[in-house]
Amino acid sequence: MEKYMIHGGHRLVGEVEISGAKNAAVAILPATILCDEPCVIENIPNISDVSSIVDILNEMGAKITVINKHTLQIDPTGIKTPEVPYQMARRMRASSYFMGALLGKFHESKVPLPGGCDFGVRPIDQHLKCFTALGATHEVESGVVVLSAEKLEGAHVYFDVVTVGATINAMLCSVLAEGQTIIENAAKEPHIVDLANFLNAMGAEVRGAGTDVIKVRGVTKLHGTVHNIIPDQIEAGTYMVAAAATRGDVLIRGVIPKHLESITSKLQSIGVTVTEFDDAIRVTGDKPYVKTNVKTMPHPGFPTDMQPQIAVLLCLAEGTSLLTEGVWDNRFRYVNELRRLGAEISVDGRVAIIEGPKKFSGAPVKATDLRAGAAMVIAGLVADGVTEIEDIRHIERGYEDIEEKLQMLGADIKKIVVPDSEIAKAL
Ligand SMILES: CC(=O)N[C@H]1[C@@H](OP(=O)(O)OP(=O)(O)OC[C@H]2O[C@@H](n3ccc(=O)[nH]c3=O)[C@H](O)[C@@H]2O)O[C@H](CO)[C@@H](O)[C@@H]1O
Ligand SMILES: C=C(OP(=O)(O)O)C(=O)O
Repeated sequence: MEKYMIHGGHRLVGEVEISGAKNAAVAILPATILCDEPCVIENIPNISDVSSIVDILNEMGAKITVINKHTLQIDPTGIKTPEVPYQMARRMRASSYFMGALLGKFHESKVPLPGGCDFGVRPIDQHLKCFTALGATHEVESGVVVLSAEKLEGAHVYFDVVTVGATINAMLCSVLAEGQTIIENAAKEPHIVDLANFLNAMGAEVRGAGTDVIKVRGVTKLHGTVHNIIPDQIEAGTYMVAAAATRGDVLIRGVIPKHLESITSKLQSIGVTVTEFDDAIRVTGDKPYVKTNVKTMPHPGFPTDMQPQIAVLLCLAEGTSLLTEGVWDNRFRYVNELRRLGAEISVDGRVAIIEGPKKFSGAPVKATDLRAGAAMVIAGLVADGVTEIEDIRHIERGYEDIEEKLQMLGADIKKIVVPDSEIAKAL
């Protein structure tokens, strides 16, 4: 088993370069299936969710050529079976994007119900609503979603909730459909816009991405292109909070400051100094921090994927802060772990009541999911003494080279391998 061991108490100082966005990459890579030619995708983050998507493409018959650490050429023309194996799909939630891409291209797909972080129920009824509107039938057989359509015809789809996943699947299954699809109450996240830009670069006609109405006029085929993935809004936000929490001074480079506005604004309310540049953002923790209420919401609201990280910062702020989760039923499972480090947080349904300021002291903790794991890392950087974080596979789903990037900023973090024999002795 691998763990992170952190000796806390060092300010983060220096510069960090942000990788490509996980949540864009995991949609854009399956989207290459829709194309009749190879595509080159640049700025792909080197994380395990991407490896899982690439493994699935490879298994289905796509030819993947590694151009460099962050660039792949994907030739989907060899894909023969529109089926995703169970063991591969269960590793992550983004495997559901194969439903839209395979259905759009082959008019059929067999994709197991997705895995991913556990925040309570992660339904796909809105995805199915959209596939059905375009003419597909669906059945769930032994945990596998089987979709098929004689043909796909554009339709008017109104989502009952704002959903990133179903908005992406709606775009994927409609770009090659006959006629126009109108997606209403669409999600507006930066990765939705990035996917639309990629589809359009292949010759699709997607208009309105980034607003709540997306119109897709179906085309008959898509051609190869080169696409550069946007920077990761959440990775950037995580380093912003880490810099603030350690009272550091960090220049976060290679970002789109506009994508970070909701995070910047909350950090400023807390008392953090944030300075924006064209493609960088500087975070300095030089003032007292004060209680601030935060509610997560679909974009352009404060992202749910920053909720555990901001919780750590609110523990360091003077006063009582309310942190409300507006997207998921159960995204506070990490709170018990944070309490082990000294946090005083009570949870009532979707609201966490955070008392501060608290001093953290190091302890063994677990990464209960991806962003919860990032929060444990930030808390460990602040804590006195040693924090050991287990289950770091969750963190590695979404953060490229996190130890190296933090070490460059002056953190004392290293990955340690605990032999299985020692784990057995401890049990
Ligand atoms: C709008 C939003 O903030 N989306 C986040 C969501 O995306 P992700 O795509 O995983 O989830 P959705 O955006 O689809 O889900 C948002 C909400 O819609 C509900 N829902 C979704 C699909 C469906 O068919 N039926 C349904 O009821 C979900 O239960 C949830 O309450 O989680 C990801 C992981 O944390 C984040 O990266 C996304 O930013
Ligand atoms: C939880 C996340 O990802 P996923 O939806 O892939 O589980 C995330 O990006 O924070």
